[in-house]
Amino acid sequence: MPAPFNPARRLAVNALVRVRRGDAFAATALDEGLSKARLEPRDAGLATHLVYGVLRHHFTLTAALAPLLRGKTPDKAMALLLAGAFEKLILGTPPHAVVNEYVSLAKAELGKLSGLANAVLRRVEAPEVTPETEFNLPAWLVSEFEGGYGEQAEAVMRDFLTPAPLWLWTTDSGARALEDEGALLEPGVGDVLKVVLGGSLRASKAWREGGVQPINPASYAVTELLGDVKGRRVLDLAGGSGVKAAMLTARGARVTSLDVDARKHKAAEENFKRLNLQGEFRQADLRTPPDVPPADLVLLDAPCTGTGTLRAHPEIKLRLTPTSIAELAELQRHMLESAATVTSPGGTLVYSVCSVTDAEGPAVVRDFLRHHADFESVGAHLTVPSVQDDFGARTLAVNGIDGFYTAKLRRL
Ligand SMILES: C[S@@+](CC[C@H](N)C(=O)[O-])C[C@H]1O[C@@H](n2cnc3c(N)ncnc32)[C@H](O)[C@@H]1O
Repeated sequence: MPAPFNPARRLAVNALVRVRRGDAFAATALDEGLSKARLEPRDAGLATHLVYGVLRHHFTLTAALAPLLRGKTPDKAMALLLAGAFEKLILGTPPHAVVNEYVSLAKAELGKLSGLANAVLRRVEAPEVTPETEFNLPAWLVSEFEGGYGEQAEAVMRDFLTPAPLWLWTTDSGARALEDEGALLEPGVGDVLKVVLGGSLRASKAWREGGVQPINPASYAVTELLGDVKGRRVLDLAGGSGVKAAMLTARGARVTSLDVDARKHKAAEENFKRLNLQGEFRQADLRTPPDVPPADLVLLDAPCTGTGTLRAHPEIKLRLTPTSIAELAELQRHMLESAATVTSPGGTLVYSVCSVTDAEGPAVVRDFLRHHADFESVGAHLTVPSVQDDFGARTLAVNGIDGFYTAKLRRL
């Protein structure tokens, strides 16, 4: 009979195969795997930790494995070796336990390639330290972080290698329901708390009753730049699945949310229903000006590379190229032009991206202001720590906070 292994590791390896091939985001691959496997909470936690851990440390792990591999390693064998190497080199699991577990798993999953797991995982060791293996980013992206954060870049890049906390916006009754279920609530930023929860958030009473909404404090802080929104009309451009729209509506705004993707709006509508909120959702391609009346308060949370969210979405860095940054910057420019057309004179236009690259943030705003004498930057004073520049601010992405670039513009 083959030796047993923890099914969490099999689930993690299968999820990693999908994510590395580009077939699914980590969260989706894990959710789908976990919903079928029905693991104990502890094992579900291990599977999650392995998938995200491998993706966060991908550059170190591939550099460690490279000298031990010849030719093309099949996808599943590679995912298994990455998970084994992560446990041995990063988590510090005792080497004999790593080899036993992963060789048993390899016998079940890899057939005649199982000998590879034994040979490689016994020998794998930490690779030479280079900027790529130290920060687990391609060298060109290390330069982007250094450009954006200067002396604080190293702290940001290291923080991105740690697990993402669970940040939740809560109502008073939502916070009480979480505490009743044994959750630990730590102060976060404003209405967003850092929560340690034993079980699944979606299975909690607080979730079902609409008392909580996951959101990173940096993302919440962007919504606060619009000021007091109570009773006021807000255009939420590129509103997507409506997380920022929900936060604005909860503070009393009347939000019209526009996005090109109707599926995201369907998700937004369902989430609004859960939160007992009402909003208006319209489909629009914002590369051209939308057909809606102008508003005093406009938010453009533009599509971006997501380099400020690598802690929670480490798979992004596996595929990112300088070309994708340039393409998105071009789209952001067009969308900011469209946003300007629906900002009333005297009104406020907040631009934001969850990316730390210069091209998607300061450069977009700088170019816009150069061509728009009718707009001025009024400074982005955020409720989270941030680094200011001439046009806006970049949130300081440490202690679990995401990296956003945002600027608050006023139409003269
Ligand atoms: C950063 S996400 C928005 C997240 C959202 N504001 C929230 O807080 O949940 C960017 C959004 O831009 C949308 N988008 C991309 N291209 C677009 C286009 N040409 N016109 C309108 N929306 C677009 C995407 O569908 C995506 O939902």
